[in-house]
Amino acid sequence: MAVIQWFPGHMAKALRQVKENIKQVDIVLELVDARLPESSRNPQLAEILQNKPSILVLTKKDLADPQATAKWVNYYEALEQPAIAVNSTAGSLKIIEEKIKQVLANKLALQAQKGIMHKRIKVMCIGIPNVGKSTLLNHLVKKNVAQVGNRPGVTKSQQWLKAGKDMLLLDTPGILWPKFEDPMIGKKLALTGAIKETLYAKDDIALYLLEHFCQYAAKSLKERYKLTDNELSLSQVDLLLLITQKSGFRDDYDKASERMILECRKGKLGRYTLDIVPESVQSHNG
Ligand SMILES: Nc1nc2c(ncn2[C@@H]2O[C@H](COP(=O)(O)OP(=O)(O)OP(=O)(O)O)[C@@H](O)[C@H]2O)c(=O)[nH]1
Repeated sequence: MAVIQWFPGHMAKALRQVKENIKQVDIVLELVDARLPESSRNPQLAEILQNKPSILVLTKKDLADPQATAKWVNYYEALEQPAIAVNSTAGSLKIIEEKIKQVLANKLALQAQKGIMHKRIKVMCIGIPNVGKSTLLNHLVKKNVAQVGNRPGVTKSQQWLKAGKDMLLLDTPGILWPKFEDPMIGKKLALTGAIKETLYAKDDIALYLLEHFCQYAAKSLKERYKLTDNELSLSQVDLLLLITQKSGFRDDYDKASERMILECRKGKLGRYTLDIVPESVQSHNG
């Protein structure tokens, strides 16, 4: 099966910019996709962040399995990594402002003691392409300033934005890393929309989708594509061909794959989480 691989030059440049700006900011919002919190976390960033205060923001929580999201937030908090889950397209994001102030409480108290009262908190927002950086920033700024698009790579350069009277926000282009140690990571990122579609074979990703849903959410698959229990037990390749026919695409399984991937991204197959919280920590947290 194909392994997804690339490292466009603009991502190397964006990573350099993050390294340069990190000293200027008080805190980093590291955005990950709630459906795959670990697989959408760029391992290069951990090295760059080091001791900088940061909050892991699990975006698109409305598309993820709510129980799994609660477990992931507990998991990170247990590791002393502040974490919060949001839906940036609806509701208030005040919880993010509150979380920022909570994480920086000591620093802000110290500034107040020194009589520094109205210094804006500088916040840098980082994450992989299409994770929802611009949507979240627009919401925090309450104006449509950062460009939003439902395809990876819409944000091309960095910009500072004022959010209320307390914060300055820095948007950055989405950054992926040069090599996925585990090929499953590439598939998860492709399925959820972080990778340009010219870089992967749609049928590969549709087969991964079928594998995941047959194992963890067979009911949703059954309902969406009107499958019988017997059909569900077919091999994934046969199942893909069957869904292709049932969807009226005859033998064009590429078209059927594309549609299944899009439906899955939009939540038509229900809410799902592709990354599983490590068992030991789940039991540790109850
Ligand atoms: N359902 C849902 N969709 C979201 C959420 N946040 C962002 N989106 C959608 O995800 C897509 C990508 O959002 P952007 O804000 O453009 O993502 P980005 O990280 O700035 O993307 P790049 O510019 O590629 O780095 C858009 O279609 C958004 O509407 C969320 O919390 N829930």
